[in-house]
Amino acid sequence: MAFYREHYAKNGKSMNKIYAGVEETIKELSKEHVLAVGTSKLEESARDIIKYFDLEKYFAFVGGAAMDGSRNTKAKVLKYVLENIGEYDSEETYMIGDRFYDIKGAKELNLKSIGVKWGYGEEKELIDAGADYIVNNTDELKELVKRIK
Ligand SMILES: O=C(O)COP(=O)(O)O
Repeated sequence: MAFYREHYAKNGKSMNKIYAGVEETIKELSKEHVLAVGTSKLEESARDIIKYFDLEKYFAFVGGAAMDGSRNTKAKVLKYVLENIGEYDSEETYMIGDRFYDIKGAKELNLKSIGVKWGYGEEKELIDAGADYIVNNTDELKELVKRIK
């Protein structure tokens, strides 16, 4: 398991909230999996938010959009994150995301994907984008990860 996208709202780190169960899920999954963040947010902002919530120790790498406008698609961000993680097996690497572009980005890089229903996206967009799995909540996510590992 190599990817974990961030699940925070916008507008300043102190105004962000972590969705119920996500912090505990990150902690649990990080015990047996390599977790990383691939976000369309500016990398610097994403790192600030993750640090604010004291979660940086759970992620092998946090990658986001660059200030200079490069890495302006999810696929570009994911490629960059994978390069920074090093060796990975695409059969065992999952992108977890709430929007169609997370799923499409994963596909472009031949990664599997898990769509989550607690974020900003609708189930339909995750299905239409071709998510390999869709989960309703963090308990289902943890169960799924145990099942597919
Ligand atoms: O904050 C955004 O605009 C999108 O962020 P995401 O790529 O982590 O979904």
